[in-house]
Amino acid sequence: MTGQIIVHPSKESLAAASAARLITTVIDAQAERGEAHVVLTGGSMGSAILEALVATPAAEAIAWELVHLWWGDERFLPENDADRNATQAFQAGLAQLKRLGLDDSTIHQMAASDGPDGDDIEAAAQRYARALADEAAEGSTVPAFDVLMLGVGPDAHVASLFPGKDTLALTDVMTAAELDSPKPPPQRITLTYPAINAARQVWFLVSGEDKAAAVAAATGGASVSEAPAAGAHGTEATLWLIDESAAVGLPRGDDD
Ligand SMILES: O=C(O)C(O)[C@@H](O)[C@H](O)[C@H](O)COP(=O)(O)O
Repeated sequence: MTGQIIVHPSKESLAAASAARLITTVIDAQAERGEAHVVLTGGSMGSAILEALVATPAAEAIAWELVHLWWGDERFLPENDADRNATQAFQAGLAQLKRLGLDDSTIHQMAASDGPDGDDIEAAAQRYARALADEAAEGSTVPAFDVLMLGVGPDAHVASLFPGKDTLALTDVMTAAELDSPKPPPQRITLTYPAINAARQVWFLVSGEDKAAAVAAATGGASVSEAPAAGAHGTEATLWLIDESAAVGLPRGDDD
């Protein structure tokens, strides 16, 4: 099952509509379960959705003190490095959300390369697995994330799961180190498929014609090894939230 494809007219409307969708999904999750767990993505769409979120007055309707934020992957760089996904997320909107009640204690960053494990990336990956387990329901190793967002690369990678890599085959660990990423920087920490696929909803956020082939492959039956996005899905919903330029490779009729 590839999921549902929803095409928006532009990157701006994609970001705004996805932010609105995130707000209502989090409000619904909190109504049902009290707290909510959201996994952020890095990359340009990760920033775009946070920028759109903080520009939406409805964001105030969320009980931010009961929101846990996680990352699907992180670039293994020093704290506050401008290329860290967390740094970019703070710049794009997390700093403002703290004024709405979001607390540092529930912003679960992956360790930096000058953090508690130093440059030991394997230890840093394991540290994140422990943080996930600490917030998981009894008997689970990760929270059942309410929403897990994923940007998609032109090679159809998601998080830091890249085509042809050994990390794609991991089934018994929730996090992994990638030491040789084709997208810089080379060292990254990533969630694995079993962690990603524990999410209730997985949302792919994709803009741009350079991603059109990746979208077509991942939704059109390509193997996970060729198109890692094909291996990610939610237990309740899998949504491809894309703009028209990212949809140009889809068969006619799929984007109605
Ligand atoms: O660290 C990262 O870069 C990512 O988390 C990565 O998986 C990203 O989401 C995609 O490469 C899409 O990135 P863009 O939206 O910038 O194309």
